[in-house]
Amino acid sequence: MSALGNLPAPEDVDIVIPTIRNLDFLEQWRPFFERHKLIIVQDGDPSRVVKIPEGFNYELYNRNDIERILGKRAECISFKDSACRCFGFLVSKAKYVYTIDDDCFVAEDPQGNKINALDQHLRNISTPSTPFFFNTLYDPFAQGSDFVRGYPFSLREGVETVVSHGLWLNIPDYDAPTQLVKPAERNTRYVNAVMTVPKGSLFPMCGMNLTFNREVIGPAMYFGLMGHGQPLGRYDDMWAGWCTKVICDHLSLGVKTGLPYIWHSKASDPFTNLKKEYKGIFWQEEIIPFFQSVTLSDDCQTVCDCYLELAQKVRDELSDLDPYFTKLADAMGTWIEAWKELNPEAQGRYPQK
Ligand SMILES: O=c1ccn([C@@H]2O[C@H](COP(=O)(O)OP(=O)(O)O[C@H]3O[C@@H](CO)[C@H](O)[C@H]3O)[C@@H](O)[C@H]2O)c(=O)[nH]1
Ligand SMILES: [Mn+2]
Repeated sequence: MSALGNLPAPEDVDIVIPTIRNLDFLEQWRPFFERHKLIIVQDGDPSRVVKIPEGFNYELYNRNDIERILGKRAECISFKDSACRCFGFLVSKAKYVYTIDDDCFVAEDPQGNKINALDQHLRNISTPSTPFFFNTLYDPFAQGSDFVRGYPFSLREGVETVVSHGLWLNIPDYDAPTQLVKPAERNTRYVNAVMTVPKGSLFPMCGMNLTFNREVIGPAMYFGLMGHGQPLGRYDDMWAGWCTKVICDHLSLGVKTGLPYIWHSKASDPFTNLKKEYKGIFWQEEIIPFFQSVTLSDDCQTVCDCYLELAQKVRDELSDLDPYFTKLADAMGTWIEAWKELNPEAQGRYPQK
């Protein structure tokens, strides 16, 4: 089946970029980005001037803006960590968000064509996902693909896709221990596939090259408390991905991963990364079984309801691991308060079925 959904209009897609750098990388993306609104979340020193190339339609928010807009609730938005990007999800009014890091450039496919990553994401998210039964020819809705023999016809309608997770050529998104033992490793493998993450399976969601339906799953895309004053870093996107996937499974919503690739240019310092992520490396051995065991009650009416129920379970079941998780559960609740105040129209509906 090659049903390619109608792609969203430019005004329906905002691009969220967290930054401690300048944004020269946008020059490479200009053909693909300039019809979209950029939401730039400037981290670190708010007095620093961020250089933004001419000709882009953007909103720029620094820490002073975050505190002005959220007041006391600003405490749920991380400082000095890329997790601050989720503030951009809060203030966007677009149906879809694409978030990308400022050291990610336009990649080329094996034929040497420049990859319009945003276009591929929108194709992914505009066609259904197949979480209940794995299609061995990958995404059946991609051009030139279909369901294979033996695939139940009763499952071929699929479900609404709300997350499209892209990958990276050159510097792969490795954790610090892997970076340390394989400092020279570069990802040169271009795998031409998009697939649905099956129901019941979690996955390590990277925030570097990610698109999602903000109106539906936005409330779950809280990039948890990291950075300044926190015992953890580089688990912001992972936390959001685990919460999102549990809620997507509960609501029969779809998550796809694979194409598009971007070219990730900067390897962050593995020693700094080790300091940020080391607690997460052993905590996640308890966190993952927690998320794998979570069941959400049927009376949750929206993603917000699901998220608040999940936050309570975090508070009840992970606080013995470390008091941090009580703080994180509280921050999850604050996030939803801020979301409801700024986005009353986007509570994350149940699928209309
Ligand atoms: O304190 C900070 C640090 C960075 N940023 C911005 O966030 C992204 C990612 O930063 P960077 O490319 O330096 O780090 P990576 O290790 O490559 O990032 C990967 O780890 C995840 C961290 O959670 C991230 O999602 C992955 O891409 C850049 O845009 C920096 O400018 C920041 O805002 N504040
Ligand atoms: Mn990077």
